[in-house]
Amino acid sequence: MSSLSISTELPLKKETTEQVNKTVVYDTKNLNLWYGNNHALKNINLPMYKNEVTAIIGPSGCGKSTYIKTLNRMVELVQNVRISGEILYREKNIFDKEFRVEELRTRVGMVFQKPNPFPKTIFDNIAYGPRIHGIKDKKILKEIVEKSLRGAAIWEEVKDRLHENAYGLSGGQQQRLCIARCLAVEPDVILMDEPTSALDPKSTLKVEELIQELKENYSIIIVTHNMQQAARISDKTAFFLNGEVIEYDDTDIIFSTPSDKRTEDYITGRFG
Ligand SMILES: Nc1ncnc2c1ncn2[C@@H]1O[C@H](COP(=O)(O)OP(=O)(O)OP(=O)(O)O)[C@@H](O)[C@H]1O
Repeated sequence: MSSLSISTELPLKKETTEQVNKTVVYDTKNLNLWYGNNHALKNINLPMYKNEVTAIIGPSGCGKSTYIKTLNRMVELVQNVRISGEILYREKNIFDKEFRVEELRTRVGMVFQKPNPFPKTIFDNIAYGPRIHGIKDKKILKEIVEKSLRGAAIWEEVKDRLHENAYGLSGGQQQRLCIARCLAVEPDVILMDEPTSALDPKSTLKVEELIQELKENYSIIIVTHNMQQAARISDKTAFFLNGEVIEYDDTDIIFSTPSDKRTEDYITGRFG
């Protein structure tokens, strides 16, 4: 699988406290999005950095899912969507005519709220993406399956049942399987839309630990309703309200000394 060889050092528009010369993976500039007449995203400007976890928080309906689905252009599957502004992924505007959406789909993986394994064996769930990319060699596929399952911290639990249906796994195991399925195509970025909201506390903890490990090799953007989770696992946090980014900063600043009263009210549970 190819990896991009583009220079990724961008000058930063907005520097958070310690953010100097970090690699920008995604840079969103003046992004607006409408569903029909509903102005769902308003002038969003946000950088996202390599090997960091960026959390998107905010009350229901503020545009978190819309934003994350815009990053991989999935939102365009919805009818009557109109977008203005730019999202640069590795310095290329993903809305440019010449930009290849397939590149995004291979470089940017997504994990959804509800685990969504295919109705196939555990092995075939993981081998699915590599096979689509033309990998046929059984030995290589086996290696990818093991590496991906290990990467998602689920290998020990499933290594003796690789040829059983993935639906037989628990919810928490299915979610880690879905993360492994992402890893199998060697993504650059992993988008996660409320990945633990359907999981019990023990599975949630496992997925959170996994996210911490994965950021060594990937850049992760996570939408979460759970503020403790954002505080525990993210490096940067963006607080959305009514389609706007109210505040974006290092996570410890957002949760200790936010500069906007609305952020403070939200994180202290006054609304949302
Ligand atoms: N497919 C759609 N068609 C039309 N409007 C939509 C669609 N999806 C979302 N919206 C609207 O866009 C706005 C933002 O919704 P979005 O789902 O992005 O919010 P959210 O912050 O992710 O909410 P939640 O936390 O409840 O999932 C809302 O007003 C919502 O009604």
